[in-house]
Amino acid sequence: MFTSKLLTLVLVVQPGRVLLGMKKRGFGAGKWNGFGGKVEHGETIEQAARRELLEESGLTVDTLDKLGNIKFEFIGETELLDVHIFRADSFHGEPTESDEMRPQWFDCDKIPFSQMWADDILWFPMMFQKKKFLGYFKFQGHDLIVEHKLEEVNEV
Ligand SMILES: Cc1cc(-c2ccco2)c2oc(N)nc2c1
Repeated sequence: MFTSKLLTLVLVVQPGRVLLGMKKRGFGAGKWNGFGGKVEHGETIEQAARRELLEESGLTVDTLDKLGNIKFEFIGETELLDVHIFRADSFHGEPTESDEMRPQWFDCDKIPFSQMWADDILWFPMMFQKKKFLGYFKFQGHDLIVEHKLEEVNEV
């Protein structure tokens, strides 16, 4: 019997580069990632994505494109993480370090996948091509994928 936790993840993409944040504490600390977090009671997934992006990076966006949904299972744990992934191609503000994240731009051909979640190298190419996708990843610990599925879809 699994429960699931809704999470958001936003990738801000500009021609030739993507904004990532170094997670400074908590879940995923020490990894570069997009910006996101929990969906609170009373907010939509998109509202949560916008809130977490602002809190973690100082940025607001006009348009969020919903590109993916990945469910993560950790061996030995009964809570699935249900991550809703968005892309933004324009933004307002200046990337600003927060308590949670230290933002940095990366060239799309120099993404630090060795310092990111192991699933990223598999779905980032789809995100960059604006392909919609659904995925499932089973982790042993926080670094080893023991099983996964990833498919392009028409609707997320
Ligand atoms: C297990 C897991 C969780 C997340 C996450 C936490 C908050 C938002 O997403 C990931 O993000 C990425 N890129 N891989 C991830 C794996």
